[in-house]
Amino acid sequence: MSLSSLPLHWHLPSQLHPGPTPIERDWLLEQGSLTRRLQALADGAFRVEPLNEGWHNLRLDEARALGVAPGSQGWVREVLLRGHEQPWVFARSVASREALKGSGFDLAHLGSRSLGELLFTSPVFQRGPIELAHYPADWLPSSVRAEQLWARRSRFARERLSVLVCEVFLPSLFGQL
Ligand SMILES: C=C(O[C@@H]1C=C(C(=O)O)C=C[C@H]1O)C(=O)O
Repeated sequence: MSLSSLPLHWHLPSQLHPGPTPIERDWLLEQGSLTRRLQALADGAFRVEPLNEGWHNLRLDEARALGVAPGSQGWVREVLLRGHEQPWVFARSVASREALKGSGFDLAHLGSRSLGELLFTSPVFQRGPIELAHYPADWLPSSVRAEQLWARRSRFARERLSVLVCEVFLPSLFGQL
């Protein structure tokens, strides 16, 4: 079974005991734009570094979260969010090809602009519950690969379009706090 078909299980924060530390929870459960919070922490020395973008078969947990058939195609955007050039967050955001078609949501041409600029401006997306998991190290870029890193995901929905955003918090962020 390839890693991408692993059924990664996500949990609501209340289902995790002992779960993340208080400092980790403060970031994992941030309800506002993560970009804005990281920009403030970096005092502006913040950037979005696109790593991989393109049409791919969605992972099983992604397809389930987006309500599409396993193996459906979607646009995948993987980035590093850097503060003072340190990799603070790895993010993987996906949307199904079907839902993107005709949505006018230009996920594919964001480049180094933050996805948050689209999701946290009008017309506003509705954000679903935040779920947590330990992110498989093999799914991380080799430059930031580590075991047992906490990740969160939530679904942003507007009309027929849903964007599933997954953010993995890297050691250099917590080392900065
Ligand atoms: C959803 C947001 O957008 C951030 C920016 C991302 C990107 O540019 O790909 C991905 C995940 C988020 O951390 C946010 O700012 O909260």
